[in-house]
Amino acid sequence: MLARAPPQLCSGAAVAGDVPSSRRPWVPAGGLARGGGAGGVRLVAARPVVAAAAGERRMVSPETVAAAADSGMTTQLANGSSSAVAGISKFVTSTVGKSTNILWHDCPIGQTERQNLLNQKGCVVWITGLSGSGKSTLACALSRELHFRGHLTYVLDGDNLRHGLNRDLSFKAEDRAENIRRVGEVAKLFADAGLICIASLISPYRSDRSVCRSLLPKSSFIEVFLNAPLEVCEARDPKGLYKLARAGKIKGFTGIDDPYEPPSDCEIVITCKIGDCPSPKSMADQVVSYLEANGFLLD
Ligand SMILES: Nc1ncnc2c1ncn2[C@@H]1O[C@H](COP(=O)(O)OS(=O)(=O)O)[C@@H](OP(=O)(O)O)[C@H]1O
Ligand SMILES: Nc1ncnc2c1ncn2[C@@H]1O[C@H](COP(=O)(O)OP(=O)(O)O)[C@@H](O)[C@H]1O
Repeated sequence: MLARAPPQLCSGAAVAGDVPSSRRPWVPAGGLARGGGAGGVRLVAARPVVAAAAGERRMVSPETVAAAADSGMTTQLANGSSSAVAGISKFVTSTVGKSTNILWHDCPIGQTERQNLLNQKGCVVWITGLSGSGKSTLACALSRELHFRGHLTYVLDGDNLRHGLNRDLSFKAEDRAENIRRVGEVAKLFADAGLICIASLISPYRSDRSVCRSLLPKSSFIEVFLNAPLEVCEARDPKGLYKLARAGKIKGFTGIDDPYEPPSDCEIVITCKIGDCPSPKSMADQVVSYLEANGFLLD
């Protein structure tokens, strides 16, 4: 429990005592250097990797720089205008995609602290399967189950996200890839926030799903294949889309005239046969058991 109001973390008013030591490997032995910001104290790296951009100083941890190097980002070391802080002579900027001269800014309260607050480990449960296989049903049943056990979840549903964030995307392969990429990035943020993020999208291509997997630490991406055969999904056809696709009124419908690549090595398979499907609750229980067994749910 916090004994006092949390610090103004990203506005430059962090206080040493508020920062858990587990997150302070880069604080110098001599303590914190006073920054030139709006009257606050800023953390400064012991082996400084600090930026001075537009009069604002920011810092990144050595781990972040190492991670950036691993991820293939282009980083630039330059002599910066950092004379306000003794011993700081370098800063790092990066080029990521079309973004040039950008810099990662770490906050002292991180995933570990948020997870401790929530008594759970942030992760992404990624549900893939044909339209009508039961992805949304499972996502909601799982969210409900976890909620009533006191765990914080958030559902990212493909259909729903196409009403907003992804409204500019079609169902062409490259737009589906961009759809999955964006949702993967959002899911990663939710997991970093400490939530159990449940993403439910057709995500028909193995390569797109594997891009999302690669965004997360090993074991925090839990791929669930809702293995319901086309016959079952088509018989359900709750939105009448299969009928339209069969009539040629929807082109490029997954399973009809567009591909679906089943996972070859996912964490959980839920199998639904003709006339024999597990109930939504029992599908959710299967995933909850996995989360429990793998240490994502703490008491
Ligand atoms: N051409 C085509 N193919 C597949 N699905 C279609 C298509 N057109 C519209 N829909 C509706 O869009 C929902 C799937 O959106 P997703 O974002 O999950 O799709 S994808 O992951 O980008 O493939 C999907 O929802 P679910 O039935 O919940 O899967 C459909 O309702
Ligand atoms: N386990 C299940 N048993 C029986 N019916 C199910 C089950 N899961 C989903 N359904 C039904 O199948 C239809 C499609 O489910 P939905 O969750 O919308 O699939 P998706 O999100 O994959 O398109 C819905 O009418 C839903 O009530």
